[in-house]
Amino acid sequence: MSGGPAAARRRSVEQHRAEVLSLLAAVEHRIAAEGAERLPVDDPGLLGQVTAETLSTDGPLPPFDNSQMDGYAVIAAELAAASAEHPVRLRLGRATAAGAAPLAHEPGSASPVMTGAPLPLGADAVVPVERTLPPRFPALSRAGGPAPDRDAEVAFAEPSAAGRFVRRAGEDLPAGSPVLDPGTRLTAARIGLIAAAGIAEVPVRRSVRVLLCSTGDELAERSAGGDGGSGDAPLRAGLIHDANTPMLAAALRAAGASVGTLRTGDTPERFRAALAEAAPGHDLVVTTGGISAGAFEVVREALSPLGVRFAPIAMQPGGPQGLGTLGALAGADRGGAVGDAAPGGAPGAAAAPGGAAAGIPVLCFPGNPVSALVSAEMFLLPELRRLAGLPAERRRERRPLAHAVEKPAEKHQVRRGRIDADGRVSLSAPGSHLLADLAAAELLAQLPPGPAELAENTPVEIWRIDD
Ligand SMILES: Nc1nc2c(c(=O)[nH]1)N[C@H]1C(S)=C(S)[C@@H](COP(=O)(O)OP(=O)(O)OC[C@H]3O[C@@H](n4cnc5c(N)ncnc54)[C@H](O)[C@@H]3O)O[C@H]1N2
Ligand code: MOO
Repeated sequence: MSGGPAAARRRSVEQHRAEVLSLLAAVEHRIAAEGAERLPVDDPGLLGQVTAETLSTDGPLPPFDNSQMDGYAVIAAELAAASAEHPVRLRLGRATAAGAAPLAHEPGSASPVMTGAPLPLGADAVVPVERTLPPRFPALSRAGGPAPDRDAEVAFAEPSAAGRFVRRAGEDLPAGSPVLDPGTRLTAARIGLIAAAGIAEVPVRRSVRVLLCSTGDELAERSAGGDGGSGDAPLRAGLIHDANTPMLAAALRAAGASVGTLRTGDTPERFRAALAEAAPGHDLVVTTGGISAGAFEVVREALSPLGVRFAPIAMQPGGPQGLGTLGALAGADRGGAVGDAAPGGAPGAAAAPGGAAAGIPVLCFPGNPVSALVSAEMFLLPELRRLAGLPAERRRERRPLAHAVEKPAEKHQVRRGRIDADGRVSLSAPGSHLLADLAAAELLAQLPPGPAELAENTPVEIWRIDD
């Protein structure tokens, strides 16, 4: 299936997305079937993890009625007639500090109560100390006994209302209600809520493990002094630096995945051998490069005999695409088709039926960097973000074009661009090697199949990629 003449028969973006999603459903099932890992609530690795189960607590939050202010617990009705001219005087009661058990409130008294301390039983409001006379506490007994000055009084120059400055039990979270739903990404505040609810261990699901493979004999070694060189060393003619591995690894990690990487050249046997060794333990393999119509297409040559399907879709960039599972790869391993594959370190690879890589889904993206990242944005990253409890979709808007645009009528074109001062969208050139334009882009404009010319001011859907 090379590019072929039958552009009209190419699958649409929607068809390809549906196929990718059904492939990735297996990943979700596999992770769910593994069950939750339980991490202590103070584990430093908890931030950013996703809950695997409903978290619930029996008790309410706050667990008891308590004071919102340092002040006096009172019966609000006793202050009904209070005014500046005729303050109401109440005798000084016993004090409750935070951490103390609730005391009984005596009618006709004002019980000192500190922020977070249980509301004395029988009181129904708290008056902040600075709104009383005198506006500060006298000497008090911390142990809840009578104040040293047993004749002391507190004056109130304004009425209060039942419930004023009282934090009711269950006001934050009623008893028995779920604390967090499954699939919730843990932020600092959510970790705080879990801790406040008294949950000591948090069931989390593990991240999707992606093996990212970049292929191509033209990719220079990154280590200094390697083949072609990098850093200060000049790049040998014909070689380029590998942009896709760091770029896609960053994109996958930002979408919540954990990423292993593999770089190989253009020899199909070596690629398969390296893959057979590296793939076990991953949920998904993503490749870039080696899939279009050339004479030396390593990924296509290595994987299409094993059942991975390569068929271009009606999209630009990102036309060439492949997808399937690695089940057949393990079969080939056992048949010895992988050359020197025999990965000593892959536990169970020989014993398990189908091999340790069996059933791992694989997505093959084109090698051009813009094509590779656009493919990920269109087909993979939203689903990874969903699995990671992140908002799946990019922020979408409709904005008018700042200029006329030409595009292939039969293709869904994804153009990179920026928003002008007047709010209209300016697009950069369509070339899928133009990485600097992609790096400067604020948006991906989605131009579906349709007219080959879009006039200035035509409204187009954009996905914001600048956050
Ligand atoms: N005769 C045809 N030629 C091409 C077609 C076609 O339909 N007929 N499709 C073109 C399109 S569209 C694309 S996209 C590319 C896809 O090619 P491959 O996926 O096979 O990728 P490669 O040929 O290996 O590489 C393409 C391009 O990208 C560079 N590259 C590859 N890997 C990296 C990397 N890790 N970092 C940076 N750059 C990378 C590579 O050097 C090439 O320049 O095929 C068109 N050809
Ligand atoms: O489809 Mo290719 O991905 O245009 O550059």
